[in-house]
Amino acid sequence: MAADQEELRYLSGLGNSFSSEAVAGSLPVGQNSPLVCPLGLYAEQLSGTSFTTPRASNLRTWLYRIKPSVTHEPFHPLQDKGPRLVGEFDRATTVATPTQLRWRPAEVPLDPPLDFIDGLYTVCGAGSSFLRHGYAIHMYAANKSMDGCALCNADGDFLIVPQQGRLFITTECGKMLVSPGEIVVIPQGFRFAVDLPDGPSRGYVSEIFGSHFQLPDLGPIGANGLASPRDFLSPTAWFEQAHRPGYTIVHKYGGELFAATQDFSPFNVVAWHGNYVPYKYDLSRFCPFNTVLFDHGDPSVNTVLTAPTDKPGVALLDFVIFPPRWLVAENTFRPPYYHRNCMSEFMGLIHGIYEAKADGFLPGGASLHSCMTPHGPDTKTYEATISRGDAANEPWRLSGTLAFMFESSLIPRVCRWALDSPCRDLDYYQCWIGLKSHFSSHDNGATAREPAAGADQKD
Ligand SMILES: O=C(O)Cc1cc(O)ccc1O
Ligand SMILES: [Fe+2]
Repeated sequence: MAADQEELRYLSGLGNSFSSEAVAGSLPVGQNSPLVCPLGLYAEQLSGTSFTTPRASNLRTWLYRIKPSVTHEPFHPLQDKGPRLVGEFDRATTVATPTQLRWRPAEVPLDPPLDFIDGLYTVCGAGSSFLRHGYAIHMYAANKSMDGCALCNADGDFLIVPQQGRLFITTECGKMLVSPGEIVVIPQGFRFAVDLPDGPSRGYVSEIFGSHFQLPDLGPIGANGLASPRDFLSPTAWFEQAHRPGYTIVHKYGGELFAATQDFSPFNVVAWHGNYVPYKYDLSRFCPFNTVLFDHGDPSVNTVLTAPTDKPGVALLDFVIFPPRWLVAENTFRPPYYHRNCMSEFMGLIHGIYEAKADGFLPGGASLHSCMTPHGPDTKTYEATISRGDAANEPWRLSGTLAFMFESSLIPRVCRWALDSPCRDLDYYQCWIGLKSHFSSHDNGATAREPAAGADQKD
């Protein structure tokens, strides 16, 4: 059966303590480390937080497997995979630039064969995986399934946003099929393999060092809204017992790749239990909240997941989406406002047109507006918006679009290849140069907020 035709079962909920058995009776009852585990399995704990992290945020899973992960030949550096990936962002590896950056989408090459590991490139990031504080933003363009190898990212959690092509991901906890419009989180340390059922595929990845994603607090919104915990899906236990001579574990460690061989599949976990698990989420399940009278709200209201720092309200990385929704504000400039932000904003587009950019920001492309770098709607969007007249007050459904932002409090440094890339839009600044002065010292009163024509005036 083709990988993507398999019937997959998922466990629903984010932050739950799950348990899953591929064979009935394979999970020890009442303890984690029996002298001999059921069915002769080995017990192995995967810790995603320090042992002593407070209970509310402590993450770990117990894996019951045919052979333990340690059963492999020594690691050796994978030189031929080159310095495409960065785990420490400093002057030696990357460049500082406040310039507004934008990239056109890269075509996925059909040749040479590139799997998810070969096709993964760091675009920018900050901090250090070694110091457990920072993040990296990568993009991938791959044309073949991983074969006889698995990736283990020792550096951080991957949040993967497929833009073209589904990802069929086998993990130590089981299998997941992830389509464009969905996201998947593979936490630090999990071994996983990516198959491409649709062939050429591309997308975006944010990686966080030293923190994990969680749902944002809802504050005055209340107990419901935005992303709901039950819409996050984790895999169920699945294993293979095959003898696999020369199977390679590619280990990303400090941004560098190492390889070790073993003679069996790492997907040999017959049962597991715990709260440290991979999960996926369908972005169409997001329940947006928005302005219902006037003004453009801040994009934080569209946060799907946040990775916190120690400072309350200051994210290491927020994953924010701009989904289809109704725009109903009165006397309001509805696209994003012009702004400068102490946070840095990397954006991608999954499909459609982004509300702030009439041209030039394309599905599979990207933009980066770093700390305090001015940005906002392009000239065409501004002029079209202010010339809508009375129609500007009509309810308007923003449809067929899905953009997202990785927003961080740490200032990114950019990889040299990304600055020199043929996909870089060197004329990006031009999209604002045409913004002209509409200033007139004789105010015509147009700034007063008035109820929309036909609206109930009793209030
Ligand atoms: O810059 C952007 O396009 C992202 C963004 C969107 C929005 O609605 C408000 C602020 C913001 O930074
Ligand atoms: Fe912005």
